[in-house]
Amino acid sequence: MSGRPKLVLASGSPRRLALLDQAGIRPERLMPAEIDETPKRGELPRTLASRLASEKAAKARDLLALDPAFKGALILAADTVVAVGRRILPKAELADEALACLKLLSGCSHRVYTGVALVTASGSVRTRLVETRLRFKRLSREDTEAYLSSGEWRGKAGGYAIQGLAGAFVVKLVGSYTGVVGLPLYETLSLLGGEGYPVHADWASKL
Ligand SMILES: Cc1cn([C@H]2C[C@H](O)[C@@H](COP(=O)(O)OP(=O)(O)OP(=O)(O)O)O2)c(=O)[nH]c1=O
Repeated sequence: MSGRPKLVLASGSPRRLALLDQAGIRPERLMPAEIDETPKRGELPRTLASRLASEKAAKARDLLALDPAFKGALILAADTVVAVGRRILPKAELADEALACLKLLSGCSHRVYTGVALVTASGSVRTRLVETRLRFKRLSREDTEAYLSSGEWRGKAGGYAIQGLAGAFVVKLVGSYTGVVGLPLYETLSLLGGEGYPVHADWASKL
């Protein structure tokens, strides 16, 4: 039996799974954790991202508590929040919401916060918070209309996905690209490595 702890990804986001795969890490189980993501009154964007990541991880821990096969497993969760100043942008589900986000982002700077939470083998939760500053070009009417018709904004924090067409809107990025997509790899691997997960184990098989 190998000493590698089992890894559970508490996420339904295909982007987070793909980012982990990019780093050569394959969780044994996916366990999306549905939680109420409504910000508290006056809650800062960075606080929200950390809190929601922790709540997702803790929810998955509670759901897995009765499964002996996952006793002592590491459970990873994340949450991404896009903000202009203190204003938290929604996860766009409707075209109107995406349009309102794009108007706020056009020609301006904004921040993307991704909280990462890891339930350790002892059941405690460790977190990291990654902040990235970005600036978008001024968006023309054609940019906005074409982007809205692409549908790529659906379900994305701030109404855009940097890994797709909206990558062409980014004039400047300071921070973590993978954090903007949804899972900052440097910080995630450092959390996992700190808990004894062998973060380089499968790299040879990526060649
Ligand atoms: C800003 C930005 C966000 N996003 C995505 C990442 C997240 O999936 C989503 C933010 O919503 P989240 O609530 O962080 O995640 P989720 O509900 O999609 O998945 P889960 O809670 O199950 O892990 O926005 C991108 O894919 N690209 C981007 O450039």
